[in-house]
Amino acid sequence: MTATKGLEGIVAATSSISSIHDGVLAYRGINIDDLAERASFEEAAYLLWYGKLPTQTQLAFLQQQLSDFAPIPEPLLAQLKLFPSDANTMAVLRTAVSALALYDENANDISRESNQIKAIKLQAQIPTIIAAFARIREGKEPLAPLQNVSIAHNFLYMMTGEEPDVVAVKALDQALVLHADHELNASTFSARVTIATLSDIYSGITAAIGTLKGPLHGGANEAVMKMLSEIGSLDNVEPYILNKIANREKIMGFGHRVYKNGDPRAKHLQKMSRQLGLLKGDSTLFEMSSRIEELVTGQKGLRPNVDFYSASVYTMLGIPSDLFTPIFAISRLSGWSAHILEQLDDNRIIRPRAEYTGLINQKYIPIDLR
Ligand SMILES: CC(=O)SCCNC(=O)CCNC(=O)[C@H](O)C(C)(C)COP(=O)(O)OP(=O)(O)OC[C@H]1O[C@@H](n2cnc3c(N)ncnc32)[C@H](O)[C@@H]1OP(=O)(O)O
Ligand SMILES: O=C([O-])CC(=O)C(=O)O
Repeated sequence: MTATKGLEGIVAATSSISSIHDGVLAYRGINIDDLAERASFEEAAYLLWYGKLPTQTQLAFLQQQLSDFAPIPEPLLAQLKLFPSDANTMAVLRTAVSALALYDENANDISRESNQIKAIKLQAQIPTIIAAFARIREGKEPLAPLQNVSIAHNFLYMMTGEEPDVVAVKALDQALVLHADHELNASTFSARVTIATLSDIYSGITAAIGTLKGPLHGGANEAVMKMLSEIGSLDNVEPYILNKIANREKIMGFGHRVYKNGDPRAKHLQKMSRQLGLLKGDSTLFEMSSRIEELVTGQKGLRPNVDFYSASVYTMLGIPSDLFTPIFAISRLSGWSAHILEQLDDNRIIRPRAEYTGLINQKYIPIDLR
């Protein structure tokens, strides 16, 4: 038995949700470029869950369900107020999603019907949790979700208390479409491993949130913003990046296990970053990001991934950097839950083997002789 480090190249599941072939990403067979330009996040989520695009009536029904489910239980809201105001936002989300199970009398029902409803509930409640904590930590009262607006609109409203402008809603909505699913990435794998033991959807999503948090995965978007802040100015990009390259340090937002010729989602976020800079009349973050890309691609051959330009996009939308990864979770909840449903449709426990590299034939030494 020989292990493959990081399971590179190992095909560990069959799936009909999203595919990556020759650098092309598709949800249920529809190219991400098409979806990014034309679909709303709610349509993309429907597509991932049900396998086809919704009709007007189906979309309106989903929108109504999302509105109905968006408020979170009062005891959970009370708990959010008890959390330290400087708590890590992904830890808050992980804890809050786990706690949601306590207020759902059907939490342990893993039938398809029950999980499908819970997926929609979680899709509606996660933005409310994040926005509520973002306000509570600033000493503000959380806001009740609006009825019949998109998730992107509602999230921006619940975070700021103001009606968001249409450009901001469109940009966030498109970012949510782009992040919704990505084949067997680490957090989705986590969700599938957890549900495959016949645990429950809350456990699967909690595990996935914990996995997304890491800076080698979803946490990279926040790390990119930290890097941009450290660099501080366009003039400082070159010395900063060249120094990182010389020291063989990781540059966050670059590289990918599956894409070696570029992440197809990055160009959409790059375009959005350019457009938002022009609209705001301040393209500093976009220009710094472009210069970083030029250097890292030129010197290391590494291309930006989905997390790179999302950092400047979210910052230009006025979103604090520690909400970037929670926003990724809002979007990826749709993919995680679709994978949980798919895993349970044809389940087998996921239990690979390890290549043992430790000592063998050791004798037990009694404690007084050690
Ligand atoms: C949504 C997402 O999860 S997208 C990914 C977000 N994560 C990041 O942006 C963090 C930075 N990137 C990375 O750490 C990696 O590229 C990962 C985690 C995304 C992929 O990891 P792997 O598939 O194991 O990397 P891979 O085997 O392709 O790396 C090849 C070489 O490139 C180097 N490399 C890869 N990414 C980077 C980077 N961002 N900066 C510097 N060097 C890098 C590796 O160190 C390795 O060098 P070595 O052969 O000298 O050891
Ligand atoms: O697929 C991966 O390894 C990481 C990624 O890009 C994602 O989860 O969107």
